[in-house]
Amino acid sequence: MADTGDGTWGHLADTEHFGRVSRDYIVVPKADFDLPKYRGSTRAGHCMIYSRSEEKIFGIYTARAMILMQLRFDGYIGFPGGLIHEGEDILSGLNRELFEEVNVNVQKHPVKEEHYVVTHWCPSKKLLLHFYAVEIPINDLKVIEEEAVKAHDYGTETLGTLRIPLYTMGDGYRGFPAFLANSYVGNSREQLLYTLQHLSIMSNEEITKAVEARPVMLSTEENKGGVHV
Ligand SMILES: O=c1[nH]cnc2c1ncn2[C@H]1C[C@H](O)[C@@H](COP(=O)(O)OP(=O)(O)O)O1
Repeated sequence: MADTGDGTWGHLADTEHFGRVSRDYIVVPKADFDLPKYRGSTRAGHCMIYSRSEEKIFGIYTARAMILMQLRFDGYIGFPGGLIHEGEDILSGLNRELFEEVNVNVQKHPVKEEHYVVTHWCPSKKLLLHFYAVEIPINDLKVIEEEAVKAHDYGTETLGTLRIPLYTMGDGYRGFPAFLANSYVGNSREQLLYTLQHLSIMSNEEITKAVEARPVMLSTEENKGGVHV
């Protein structure tokens, strides 16, 4: 990617500004997609691939679910997916992106309309962000993790899949609250929180507590080393 000197990067110049963090996301009901104000907007589709799991991490913390996100080329965390091409329907575009970015076997695990979760509208970017969640068996999720490094976009657009720690550790911050402190592309952090509640993986109270948690400052003595669990 060549630096064009104008604050953008080569062939990404046309869409690079879409990745910037914005706070103005509005939920759009499905019935409104055809309203004139949304016609002609840029569309994107992203997807949460997950498995429910009662697995104990370190024999202590219940996993709840294994949810895949990815580290992107820009250092942000997001879900697999991307911009829908002109003339492409949302599901075709999203399944294409899942294959390109994470090498998902979309014949076996296609995203379908029944997996739809929510759509947000970003007025400043004239961008409609459609979000889906697909539950798959845990062994299939592990296969996706292994196969993702062979994806077409691995090493350029995507730098690896990651699992979300959904538990909170003894200090009330490490685990999920610390994960939420990362930098997220677009409204992917909001999509994650919305979907956790939507799928009853976490309650509203649990999510609020995690969002409001702050790191605990260790005393100098505690800071000297050792493993803190
Ligand atoms: O996970 C996401 N959730 C919401 N919005 C996202 C997410 N990832 C990217 N975005 C935003 C950023 C851009 O505005 C568009 C499309 O971005 P991207 O996925 O990078 O698109 P391409 O793969 O380049 O087609 O959505």
